[in-house]
Formats: sequence, structure tokens, C-alpha cells
Amino acid sequence: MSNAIEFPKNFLWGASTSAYQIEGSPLADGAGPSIWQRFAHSPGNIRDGDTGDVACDHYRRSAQDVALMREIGLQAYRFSISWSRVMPSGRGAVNPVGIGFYDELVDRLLAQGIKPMVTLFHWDLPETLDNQGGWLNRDIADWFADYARVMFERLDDRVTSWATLNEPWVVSDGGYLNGTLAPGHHNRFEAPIAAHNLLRAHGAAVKVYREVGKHEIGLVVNLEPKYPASESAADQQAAARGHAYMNGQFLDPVFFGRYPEKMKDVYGDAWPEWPAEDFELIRQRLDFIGVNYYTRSVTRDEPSALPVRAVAVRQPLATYTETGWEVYARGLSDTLEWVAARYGNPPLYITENGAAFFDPPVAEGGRVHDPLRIDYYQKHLRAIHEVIQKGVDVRGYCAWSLLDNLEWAHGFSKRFGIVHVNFATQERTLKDSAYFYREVIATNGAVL
Ligand SMILES: OC[C@@H]1[C@@H](O)[C@H](O)[C@@H](O)c2nc(CNc3ccccc3)cn21
Repeated sequence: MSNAIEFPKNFLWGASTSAYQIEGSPLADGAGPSIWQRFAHSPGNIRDGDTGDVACDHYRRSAQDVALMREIGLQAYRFSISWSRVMPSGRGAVNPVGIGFYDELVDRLLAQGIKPMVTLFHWDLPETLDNQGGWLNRDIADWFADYARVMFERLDDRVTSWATLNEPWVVSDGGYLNGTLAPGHHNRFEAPIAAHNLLRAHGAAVKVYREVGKHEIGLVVNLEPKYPASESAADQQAAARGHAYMNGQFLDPVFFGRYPEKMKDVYGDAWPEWPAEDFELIRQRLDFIGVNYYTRSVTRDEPSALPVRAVAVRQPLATYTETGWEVYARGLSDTLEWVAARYGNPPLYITENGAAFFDPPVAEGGRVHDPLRIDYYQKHLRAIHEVIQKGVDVRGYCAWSLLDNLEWAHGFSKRFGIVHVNFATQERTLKDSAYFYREVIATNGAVL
């Protein structure tokens, strides 16, 4: 039997980005501000005072970037739509130039044989909606459903794969509990309410899709396996709390119509009673789950680390990325097997996977040598192949990210792209990892 790796015949190979991280021109042509426009322009929130005002200038360079995707041989491109570019006030009037940008992008992709995979919300909430409570206002489920309907009716004749939200956990944890991401709240009572309304909005949009849509829709979640740092009961419990908080908090309501029991233990007096009817809305049938995987956490009990009372323990012999994440491909295979076993082997896409390493400058001859990123991709793609062989229904993979881009509060200091961006000149240069990925796609994984 050949040891050569081969992915399933129709396995989909892509790359991912998000609107605020690459587009620039956040207020051009009638676009309204998002909370990231406000957060980035509030001093101290983003390293070096970086903002998404220009980013990768993709709003003006999308044709060039689609040509890059073609050069790499991408079969799919996962991108997000800026809600406030399309609906400047978040509700009501549609900005024809704004929605036209995405209409044209979809046509450009299809003309190159690249499948658009659209995420409706990747953290950039319209500022006007945040001013009305944003994810803390139960009405946002209707606001999001109305926006989703506009996008479905405009693009579902050409877009065949939709995701409602990107990583509701990060929005709740970073935006409302820890304040590290927009809108920058630091409130343990707000975080579960925001998470719950994100799930309600997700369900409301899926309900609309079942009325008007003809293709597939799912939810994208970040999953991070939690391994107890020791055999102690305290560390085992800490890992279980961390697992419920990051991994079960969103998938259990979607698949089972209930939160993990441990959520009460995590939030204590900040954990509300939820209306039963909310879970009927949340648990809409999905066509896939998008899994964003980056790292694992070896977890120990830490009573002072509220509210989860768990912290990650650095692994002395491991390789770490520039964002401080351990390179641990086994965590991806463990996570995918956990999802398959717990939720009935749903169709999965790996919608994000990648790493920021310190990349050297563009060398003579226009090469960017990034061997650590190639090694990262090789290890993680092999881990995916391993679980596909065991029957886990992984349908595709999107590398994070197509382009070096604005890494949220890290600014431009952390480079995840397989394509280097010179932010002073906007010159794009394929890194060695892009050439590697081109071979992976061309051989459907056989080069791994
Ligand atoms: O950090 C890399 C990417 C980021 O650029 C994407 O916009 C976002 O979807 C994304 N999610 C993760 C994984 N989750 C996470 C955990 C803690 C803080 C921030 C993100 C990594 N990434």
C-alpha cells in the first residue's frame, strides 16, 4: 500500500482573510464606520497606532489579489463582508457601491474558477448598532437576519457556501470580558449575554437562509483542545472548565440546544437564566462547521484567573509562534476527532489554520524564505489527512492567511500570510509557503 498522502477527490483547497484586516478604505463610497474603525482610532488599542485605514488596500486592489489567488492555484477563497460597508447604519438602507464591491469580487473569483466562501460577520460590527447596545441588545438577532437576507438575495445565485459568524467566542471573550478587542468592554456580566445574542443572531440568519437560500450555510468556531497539566483533580477540572468555555459554549447550543453544565461554574453569579425558546432559534440545522485551529493549551488550575480559573502552561521543548502559540498539530487531529464523536460527524471545513513567524525581508530575486511556516502547514495538513483516513468528514482547508494583514490589536507586527505584503508600497510577494501550498493543491496533498 502506498504511503503517499492523497486527500479526497473533491477536497477543497483555499485561503482566508477578513474585511477589516485587508480591505482598507473603511469609509469610502458611502461605507459606515465599524467598531474596529473606532477601536483602532482610539489611542493605545492597537500596537504602533496601526489601523485598518489602508491595511492591504484590498478594496482598491481586489483584481490584483484575485490574480494572486489564481497564481497560487486556490480553488476557494474565504472572505468576510463588512456589514457597515453594505449597510452603513447596520439597518435599513443598502449602500449600492458597498454591496457592489462584493458582487464584483464574487464575479472576479468565479471568472478564475475560485469558489467564494463568504462569512457575514468577522468582528466588525457597525458602530451605529453598537451605539444601540450591539451584541448586548436582543434585537440584534433581527438586525443581523435582515443584513443576512440582503446578502443572500444579492449573492446566493453565485455564492454556494456561507458562514454566519466568525468565532463568536473571540467576540465575547475579547470584546466583552477582557476588553482586548472591539468594542473593548471588560465586564463578566456582559460576556455571556453577548455570546448568547451572537448565537441567537446566528440562528436567525440560518432560518432566513432556509427560506431564501439554495446552498450551504454553517458557523465558524475557534477550537483549542485543553490538556490537563497534571493528573491532579484541580488541573483536570480546570481543563474541563476551559474546554466548556472555549469549545462547548458554542457547539453544544447549536447541536444540543443547551450550554455545557460547566458554564455555570465558569460564570457563577454572572450566568443568566436563558429563555428556553432561544435554543429553538439557536439550534437550526447546519450544513457544516468551520473549524479555526491554531494551537492547544496545556491547562492548569489557577484560582485567580477569573472567570475560568485556568491558565496555559508553557511547554519548554515546544516551538512557539510569534503570537505565543505552541505548534502542536496533534491538537488539530484530537480536536477534529472530538467534534466528530460528540456532534455526529458533521461536515467540516478547516476555515483557518496558520502561524505568524518572524519572516525575513524580501530577498534578492523576490523570495521570502519562511521554512517554519512550511513546516507548520506540513504538520497540520498531515494531521488532517490522518483523521480523514479514520472517517472524519473534512471537506476542505483554508490557510490563514492569503496576505500578511492587520492582526487586530497586534497591528501589522504579526505576519500570517503566505503572501508577503510591503505595507509601505503595497507590493505583494509570494512567500516560499505560497509555492509550497501551490504544490500541495496541485498534487491534492501528495507532496506532504
Ligand atoms: O490570529 C490569527 C487569526 C486572526 O487574524 C483572524 O481574524 C481570526 O479569525 C483568528 N482566530 C484565531 C484563533 N482564536 C483566537 C484566540 C485568541 C485570540 C484571538 C483569536 C486566530 N485568528
